[in-house]
Amino acid sequence: MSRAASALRARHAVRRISSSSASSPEAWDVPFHRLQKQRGQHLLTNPRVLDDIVRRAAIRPGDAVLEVGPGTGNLTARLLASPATRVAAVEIDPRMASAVTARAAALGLAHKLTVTTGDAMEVEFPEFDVCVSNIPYAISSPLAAKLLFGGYRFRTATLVVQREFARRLVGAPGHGERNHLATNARLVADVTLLMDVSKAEFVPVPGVDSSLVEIRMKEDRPAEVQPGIGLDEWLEFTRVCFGQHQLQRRRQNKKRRKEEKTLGTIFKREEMAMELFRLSRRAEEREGNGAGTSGLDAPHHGDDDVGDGKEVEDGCFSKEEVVAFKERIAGALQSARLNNERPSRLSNDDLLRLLQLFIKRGVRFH
Ligand SMILES: C[S@@+](CC[C@H](N)C(=O)[O-])C[C@H]1O[C@@H](n2cnc3c(N)ncnc32)[C@H](O)[C@@H]1O
Repeated sequence: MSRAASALRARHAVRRISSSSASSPEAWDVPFHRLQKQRGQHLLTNPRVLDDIVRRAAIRPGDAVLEVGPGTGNLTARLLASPATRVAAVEIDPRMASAVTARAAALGLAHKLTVTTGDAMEVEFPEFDVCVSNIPYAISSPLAAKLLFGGYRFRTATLVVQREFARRLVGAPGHGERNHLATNARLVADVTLLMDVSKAEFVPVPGVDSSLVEIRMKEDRPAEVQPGIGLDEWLEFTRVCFGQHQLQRRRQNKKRRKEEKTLGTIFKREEMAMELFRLSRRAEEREGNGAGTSGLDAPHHGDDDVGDGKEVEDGCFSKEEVVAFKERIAGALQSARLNNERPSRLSNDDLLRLLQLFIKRGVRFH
């Protein structure tokens, strides 16, 4: 469809929605605002698809629902009409936040809705039982990671995502074991593809097709991913390897996207070494190991400088301790021969092997 035809269709669709009755769930009795593509503002307008999403979310009486990116409230209106007790929505665009608030009021359901205006990646979510959202695709990976590994206790997340992302998340054949988000997701949840949603169901029509996925959290998480490697340690380690890269991807314009950093570069950063030093010392204290296990000495109350002259934070690590710790990090990378490798090009086995070498040298992530 040409750009002009798509814009025309969007205008017609908006007029159609705006003129429907305020009391029906399809109503959109709020002023129309220009939709912003950079914020992923592609509204789902097919009532049959919207109803299907809410039906598949299997909301129970008393549930608290989280919706990320309510937009003008096409999905929110149905969530409010469901057996849920309350709906908490997080919306980055204040115009949309006002629109969905006005719509809930027009439906007489404002008492069930709380809208937080802010970035879903920065806002702390309230407690919820189910998350039901047509998410902005630009934050698919970090949002999925936040839901899966952010410490929230919920039953399911039923999400409309880009089809390609859905396939990767469920670990469809062809994406291999290098799909770490899917591999890690499987440790804490069961992820199912529920249905495909054509791009024709959105206004304005996006460039990609979508799918509905269900993330069902496991009640029992395994304590270890393999003997000697705790689940939390592994998740923190992979967050360090991939987190930075994902943030970069989110912030950068597609054309100017920087290349992913090598493991050597990621672990050479001063702040990274200091953070790992603190974590390692804490792990040692927690596990009651003496200096013998990791070789980390007791805190030193000195005023030495580290490396390039920066003061040692908290004044409790000596220059020698930090230098020795950095050598451990470098040693693990060297033994694994992974210094020049980029995390996303490595298999899970390679990353597990590296983590084992780190742990053996007393470099801890949790
Ligand atoms: C794909 S639209 C979905 C709108 C609506 N739920 C629907 O289905 O018609 C995504 C919505 O997420 C909002 N959004 C984009 N980035 C966001 C972020 N980082 N945090 C919260 N909301 C965001 C957009 O403003 C937009 O309203």
